[in-house]
Amino acid sequence: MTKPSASAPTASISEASASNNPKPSKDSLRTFTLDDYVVSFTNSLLTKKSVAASSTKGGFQSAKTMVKKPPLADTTPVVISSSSDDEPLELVSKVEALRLDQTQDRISKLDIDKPLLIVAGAGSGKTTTLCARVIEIIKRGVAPASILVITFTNKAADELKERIAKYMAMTGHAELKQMPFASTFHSWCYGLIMRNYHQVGLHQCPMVAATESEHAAIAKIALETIEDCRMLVQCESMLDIENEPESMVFVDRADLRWARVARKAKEVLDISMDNVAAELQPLDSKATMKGHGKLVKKKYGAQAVAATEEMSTTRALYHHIYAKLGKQSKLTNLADNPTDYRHLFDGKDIIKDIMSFIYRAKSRGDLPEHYPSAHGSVLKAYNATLKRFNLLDFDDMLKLANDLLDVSEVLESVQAEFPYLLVDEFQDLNQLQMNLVLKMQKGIGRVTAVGDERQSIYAFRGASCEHNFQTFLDSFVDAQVGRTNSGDQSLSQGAGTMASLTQNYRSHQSIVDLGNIVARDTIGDSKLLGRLRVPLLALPTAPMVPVTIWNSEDKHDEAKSIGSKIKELVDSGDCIASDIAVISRCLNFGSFRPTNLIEVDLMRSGIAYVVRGGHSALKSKRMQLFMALIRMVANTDDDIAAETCLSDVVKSLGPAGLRKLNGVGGYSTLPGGEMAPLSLFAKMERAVKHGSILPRPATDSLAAFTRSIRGWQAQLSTTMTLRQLVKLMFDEFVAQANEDAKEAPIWGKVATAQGASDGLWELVESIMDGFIDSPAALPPSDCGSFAPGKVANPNGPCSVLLLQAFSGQLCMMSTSAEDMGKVKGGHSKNSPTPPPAVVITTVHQAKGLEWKHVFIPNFVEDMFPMKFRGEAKADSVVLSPKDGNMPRPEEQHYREEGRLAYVAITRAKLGLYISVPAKHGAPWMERTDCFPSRYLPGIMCPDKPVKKHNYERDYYY
Ligand SMILES: Nc1ncnc2c1ncn2[C@@H]1O[C@H](COP(=O)(O)OP(=O)(O)OP(=O)(O)O)[C@@H](O)[C@H]1O
Repeated sequence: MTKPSASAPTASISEASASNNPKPSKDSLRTFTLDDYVVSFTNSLLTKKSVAASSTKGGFQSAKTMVKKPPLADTTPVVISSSSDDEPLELVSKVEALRLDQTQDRISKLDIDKPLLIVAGAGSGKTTTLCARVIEIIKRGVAPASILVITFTNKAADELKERIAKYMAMTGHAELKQMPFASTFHSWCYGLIMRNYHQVGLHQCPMVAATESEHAAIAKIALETIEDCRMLVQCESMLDIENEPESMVFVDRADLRWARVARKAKEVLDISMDNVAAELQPLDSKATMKGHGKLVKKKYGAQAVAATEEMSTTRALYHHIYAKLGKQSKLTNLADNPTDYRHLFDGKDIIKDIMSFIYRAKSRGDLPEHYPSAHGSVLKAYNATLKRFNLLDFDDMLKLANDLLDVSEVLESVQAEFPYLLVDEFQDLNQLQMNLVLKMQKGIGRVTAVGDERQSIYAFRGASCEHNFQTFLDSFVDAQVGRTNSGDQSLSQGAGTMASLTQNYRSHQSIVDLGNIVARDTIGDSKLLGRLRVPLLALPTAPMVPVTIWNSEDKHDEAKSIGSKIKELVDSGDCIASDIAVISRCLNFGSFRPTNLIEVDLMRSGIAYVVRGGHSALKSKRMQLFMALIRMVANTDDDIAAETCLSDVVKSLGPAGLRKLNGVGGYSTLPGGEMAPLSLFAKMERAVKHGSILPRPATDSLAAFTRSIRGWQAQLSTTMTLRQLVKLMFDEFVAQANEDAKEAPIWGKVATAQGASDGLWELVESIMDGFIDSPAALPPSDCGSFAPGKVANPNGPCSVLLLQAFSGQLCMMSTSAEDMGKVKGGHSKNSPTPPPAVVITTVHQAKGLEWKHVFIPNFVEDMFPMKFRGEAKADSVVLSPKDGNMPRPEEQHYREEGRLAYVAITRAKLGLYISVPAKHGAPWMERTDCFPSRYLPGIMCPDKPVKKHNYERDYYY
């Protein structure tokens, strides 16, 4: 992935070492020399030393004596320079040179028509080499539009495009009109589906169900289609009220719900309420009831009062159910008559459990028949429900694209369109993605894959890096396999060489060494990974700078130490705030936010910071609602979108209205001729037409809503363009919200005028710009078989398919959108541009990035690594036949945590500061002693709790 630090201009050690510039101005681009770093960093260390010397109990060596004057780099940077002598000066000064050492240069130039696997550690220039290879392919006369580069996130795709554009400009290709197509797997697959869905018997292009809440809604509907599950689902939703914090629920409401739960439980379990009540001590409900009885009557009417009368027994029953069931396995026991299905429900939340099973199974391309009957039928029902609403989830998208590639006509057109394929982050591919690569390149073998098994951190999504590397080597028998370090010994696979970059250009020796040590234990006994792995080397020119380990008393001390060190670094002028990152294992640990106190400290010191990795505005409720509206316009049979609109838009309907609406009967004919129950939208229209099914306000709300949808639909295939139509919808969405602020709430609270317009259109529009500029994301001009180049005109009249395609892109962007955060603190209120800010983020979000100084808080057992919590479930994990001899889940967990530690450590260029508090930060563990993380080998005794005294030590590995 691309790395430019999220910071202002800085240079990596290597860049600096390659420069002979005298000390330049601080603001200019890439102007620090290594000497600058050494001197300024040494100064900062010396400052620290004087502060820390009194409290340091050893190990803190004089940085000055340790810093060696760097010899000249022994790598020979090859600069792919402009072929044009009279390159405009402005361009040259803006564009960074593509620095390649001899190894990277040779690898990028290996036979472009043969498969190539590049295996390399962190900071060794994988992304750099990938870009160089793309340029090499273009230089050899291949049209850029014939090259597909697959990355894992939209952000990585954008950065890659930017880097390639710069490099192309540098090499005199600026006049090229086309760019290689850089995309995520999902975006590319959706484009393929849009153009070819009819090839696999679909009558209309499926749309994307992107959010977890939509998946959960689908799962719920799916489960209710399975007779045996229905009861359990109903019980789960009844019993789920336990999760509502009592203080948040009005007591009368709670009582009503209890009454309902108990009645339902009685119905389901056939437990005699009287028997149960007699068994148990009646609770104090009568007294409580008297207190709020009037309120209940006023609010809910006579029926509610009747319900509350049951309370003395129902409350007892409620408690009895919980006492009997226990919190963990309530539903297992609840099903008195056990069936297969109860095994699905041994967790706290049925739908969550079901979804984690479904995600896991689908990410591996497993079919229902791979599983025991209950699991298999749940998977089948889930897929059938998606199909019923013409929806795809993310794994379906990969699966359907795989199916399409089995159609020879489709495969031929894909291979003709993109004969060259490059895949970044190869270690993170799941089985379906791997299959896509194999199919796309079948019989061609012009594929370049770049990966690092040490950075494989998505096993939980079904990635298996060993399997990926092995499959690549097995499938592309003439893969270029070789090792270019230490005398070019070849791994002698096939005809060529597999490239392994071993030179780390990012970090200094101690960081690289610590990374190597941590990575050592993450391979397990994999022979292949052992063979592929070569320890990373720091540049010999890198300064000898220690890794700093803090031993603080508790979270308060930790925050103070980190805050004051950051302040010291910024004040020293050695770096600006955006050169610094705090990388936490997670940003939310239950209700505990591990970086909270650090934020407070930074705020107090007036240092700006930004938290990245939360939910982006694209994932907000407002956006989800707007996306659901677009989907409704494209397909009114999409009940999942309709439900989102109903719950959020048509507020005045209420639960009773919703029940009535659902009760509207009838059938409709699907495009394929099949009969299906009326869609929710059709029911809404019927209710409006009938007029008396629902109360007046609800009918009016629905009328306004259905009118809007039909009105927007009427604009399809007129003269209106996609941009105009989406803008029209957005404006009316906002206007309606404005209206609702005064009138009856039709659009609901989420779409308040201020909220709906708060920068959301800019986001939508920027996605629209990207979509319109990507021919590979556009649908065909007609629905016939796709021929490259014959895409719909995104600026012409907007068709349903174009709207669907855009909606798909919007879903994908919103799902992988990462919150870039808002800069806080730093006294920036009056400044038009936010000041440089310290980045606070998670390891997953930090992947692919680099900073001059990195702080890792909470580096203790149970926080980093996270505790393995699967013991209870380990035995009940459903294995598919593909699991074979997988290591135990616990072993896999700690290996993945080790790789996460490796990623965090290797983001640092110069300063790495690891904090090891003596007491846990989470409120429920505050009294618990911490044990040092197992990823601090040789530094702290792993068996002894961290000592309480507050000191720091510097380590040279
Ligand atoms: N030959 C080189 N000379 C100087 N600097 C280089 C060279 N190759 C790469 N770099 C620099 O090293 C840093 C890491 O490069 P890059 O991002 O390509 O590595 P990577 O292997 O993709 O990293 P990671 O996997 O850790 O994200 C960048 O700052 C890049 O500019």
